[in-house]
Amino acid sequence: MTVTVPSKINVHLSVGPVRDDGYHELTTIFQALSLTDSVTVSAAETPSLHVTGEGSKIVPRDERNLAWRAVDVLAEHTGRSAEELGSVSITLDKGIPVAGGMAGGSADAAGALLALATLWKLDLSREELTSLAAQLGSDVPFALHGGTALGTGRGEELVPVLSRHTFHWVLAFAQRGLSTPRVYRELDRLREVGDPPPVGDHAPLVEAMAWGDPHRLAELLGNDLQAAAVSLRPNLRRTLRAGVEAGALAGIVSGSGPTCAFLCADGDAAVQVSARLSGAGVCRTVRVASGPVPGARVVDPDDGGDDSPWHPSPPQAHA
Ligand SMILES: C[C@@](CO)(OP(=O)(O)O)[C@H](O)COP(=O)(O)OP(=O)(O)OC[C@H]1O[C@@H](n2ccc(N)nc2=O)[C@H](O)[C@@H]1O
Ligand SMILES: Nc1ncnc2c1ncn2[C@@H]1O[C@H](COP(=O)(O)OP(=O)(O)O)[C@@H](O)[C@H]1O
Repeated sequence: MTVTVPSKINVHLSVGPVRDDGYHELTTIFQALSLTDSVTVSAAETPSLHVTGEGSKIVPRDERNLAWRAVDVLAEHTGRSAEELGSVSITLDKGIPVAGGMAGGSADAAGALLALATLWKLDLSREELTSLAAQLGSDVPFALHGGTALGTGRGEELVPVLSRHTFHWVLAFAQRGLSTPRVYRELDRLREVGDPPPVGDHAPLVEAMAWGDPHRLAELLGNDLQAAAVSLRPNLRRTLRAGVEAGALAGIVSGSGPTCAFLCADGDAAVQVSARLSGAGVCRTVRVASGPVPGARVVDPDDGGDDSPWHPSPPQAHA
């Protein structure tokens, strides 16, 4: 049973004050991108977790792994032990950079939830899966959902956003990842000592999405965590500049970083920007991706299509 799951970028990320539970109140527009992880689960004699692909060496193989934790969360929800449901072997094939601000761990958690629910033939509603996803992390519901969505609360409350058009992105992966809690703490610190200008209202960006005009969208990209990520990794400034010099319409730090995402005019421009950026020596590696794409989906080995019992909403869903 294999599920593919998209990465995400936050085309708009407005971070509010810290709440009593330690999370920050967010208003964010997520977009799911064609850079994916795949999660394969199968019945096994003993439980195991294997990781291959991008950054696999540094991914935890134990209960710290979000895909592993998905097994326990799902078992607890059904009221049966993981042993009763049957031991599973999980394989993660990673395309999403680890600790890169593109929600790779969240993607694996969402993929594992859907794959296990399918393997164990659990008849779960979309609402049930989404609520289990939120227990695993703030970004996990969006990895199930996909498309383009407005996220509020700590990012887990989602409303689909109209986005009929495909946008083309170039992604610059950094040498080392950044810790999400550390970046949020750095933003709190910057706000105590100064006044980093906050991103504006998300309404104009939602409109630009609906129009499908990348030039308009480029002017409106904004991320409150960018100042914090750049403060912790000043060389991101060079990367952001290099992407625009390479021909991108605009660049932004993805989520808590350090991946930088560059919006391009079209698919051909993205290929050109990626080639130029690769030669600029400002990042570890460069990838081209497009969005929006659907959320977690079961891969049918016969036709590569979707035979999932749970169908996420299509990317062009309406607000
Ligand atoms: C910043 C964002 C933007 O989409 O993504 P990434 O850059 O990590 O991919 C998210 O807010 C990351 O979501 P996720 O990685 O699921 O975070 P969680 O596991 O729920 O929380 C990890 C830690 O991040 C901080 N956190 C997370 C979400 C939030 N709204 N406020 C926070 O302050 C808290 O310190 C929390 O303990
Ligand atoms: N399946 C997983 N894949 C990647 N990282 C994971 C996974 N499960 C847990 N982690 C941990 O989560 C941290 C954040 O990783 P990730 O979700 O890739 O990045 P981000 O939160 O920046 O989007 C990593 O440092 C890693 O230790």
